[in-house]
Amino acid sequence: MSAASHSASDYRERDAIPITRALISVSDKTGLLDLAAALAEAGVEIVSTGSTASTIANAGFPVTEVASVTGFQETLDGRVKTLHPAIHAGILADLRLAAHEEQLVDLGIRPFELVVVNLYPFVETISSGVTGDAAIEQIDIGGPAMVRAAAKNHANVAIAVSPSSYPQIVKAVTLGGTTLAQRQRLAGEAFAHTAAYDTAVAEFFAENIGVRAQHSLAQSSVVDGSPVIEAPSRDDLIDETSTGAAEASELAGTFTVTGAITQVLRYGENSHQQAALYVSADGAGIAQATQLHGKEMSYNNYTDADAALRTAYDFSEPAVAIIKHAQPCGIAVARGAGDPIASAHQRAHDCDPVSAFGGVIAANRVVSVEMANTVKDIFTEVVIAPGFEPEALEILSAKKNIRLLTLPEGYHREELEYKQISGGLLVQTPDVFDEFSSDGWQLVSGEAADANTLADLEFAWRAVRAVKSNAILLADEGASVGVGMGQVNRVDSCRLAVTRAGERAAGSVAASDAFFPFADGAQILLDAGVRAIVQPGGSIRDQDVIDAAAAAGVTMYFTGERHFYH
Ligand SMILES: NC(=O)c1ncn([C@@H]2O[C@H](COP(=O)(O)O)[C@@H](O)[C@H]2O)c1NC=O
Repeated sequence: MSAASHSASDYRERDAIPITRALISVSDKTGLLDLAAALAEAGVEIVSTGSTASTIANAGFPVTEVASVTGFQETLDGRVKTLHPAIHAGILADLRLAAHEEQLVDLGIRPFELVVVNLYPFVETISSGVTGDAAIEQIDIGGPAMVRAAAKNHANVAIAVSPSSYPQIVKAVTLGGTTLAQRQRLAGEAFAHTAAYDTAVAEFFAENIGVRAQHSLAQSSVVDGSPVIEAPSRDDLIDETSTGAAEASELAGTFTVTGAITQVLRYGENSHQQAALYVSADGAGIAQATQLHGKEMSYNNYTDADAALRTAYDFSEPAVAIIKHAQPCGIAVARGAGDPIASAHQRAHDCDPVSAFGGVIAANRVVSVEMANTVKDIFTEVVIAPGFEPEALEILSAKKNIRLLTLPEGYHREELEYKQISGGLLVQTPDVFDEFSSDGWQLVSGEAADANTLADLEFAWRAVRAVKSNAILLADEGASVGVGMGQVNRVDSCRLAVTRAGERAAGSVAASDAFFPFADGAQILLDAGVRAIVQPGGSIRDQDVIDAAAAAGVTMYFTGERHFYH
């Protein structure tokens, strides 16, 4: 039978609904007995599953076992307990309809006005390292079925999925019932809850069973801490006639983004915009960082700190990135015999001290006392690192406004990145070097680089990926010395990089995130005296660019791979 349609006049109005019968099946027993006490006091019949029923009974409150309602013992290790018409008809009957009311009477089934369910602790289980069948067993089936049924039938039933909702239920019991508005709100929370639950399950499958990207997307509504998103099926949307990359892609299904709200931010990018931080259950990034000191993180602090981390952690040797407005003011790795992270910071700062004022600093090593002593004299918004030496923390904490954060263990880039566009999301794998090596580079002009120059070119090629396109980065001795970013033509980016580098341009190496469409941009670098250039190549005018480099006697490599960053 398909979904029935009734005319509007068939529906009787129901707003306040007194609670006479409640179904309770909870894995987390927090607050259960207070709720049971209030329901028992009000004479509400409580119907309950296995250990929920025994917890209530042991506390001395009357309870009816689900099995005595269904006439069917819980079976298959609890895989089937509430999955029975005597339960689900009691939840789903729409008593605004006389027909449903009559059918329930005929079937001898009593309706529920309240359903209280929380689900098997799937996320907690997998977070503790459990995998395989033990993890699968924690996928709740009967619970979500009841939650969704009650939420669908919110015209007649109140659904509570979290102990934080119990106080309002208790209040409603004493005030004569739940209101429609209240049941609608609870239903929204319930669907958010099951959506987040299924997302966690899908991500588990992606990570452990190799089924990638079962994510869903849609407009997020914030309900009880979880933004929930539903999307049309990919099958409805995908162009089956498309060929090539789409068919080879591991991306499929629906893309779901869920996160629990952990912080309402003071404002968004600007003071008239609302903003909040939502955290993924299994994330290990800036959203999970621990703040040790300073004012609350702002929206812009988060985006800059994320960009800074992405950059610093792109290097295996001690490295520091200083970011402003998501763009690098300086990137450097350690050099010399001194304290490595202090060296990396000093050299990153020296790239552009003017822009580093008010910047966000990420270090991929513990912040040392020596680094702290330098940073303390520079106005800095945020320092984020895997840790701080105790004395370094003390030194920096003397500055009232600086925010100091440590990264969670196991910090890593997301497996998939996404960007919201109107009406949808774009999803991609991140731009990472699986096995970075200059071995495959093609020498197209000048002498093969010596070891020192090659190391600088490799550094520049890695670092330029943190610069928004069109990106030109000049580097020397493992430190950026001039960055040209975000220009709408490559010539201006070259000018900017050279201007910022000043005298340091001469003798530096240059990296370009994409090919030079004409020789003019490259010529600016050559005129400034760069000693080598690395770029993807691939322009129809590559030969003009090669000729310009050759005429200047400058080494140039093609990598064959572009690194746009927008
Ligand atoms: N299979 C079922 O029919 C079923 N019905 C309810 N549950 C879950 O069982 C848990 C409660 O069980 P107990 O009361 O035995 O602790 C709840 O988390 C509930 O979501 C079920 N379990 C899972 O699928």
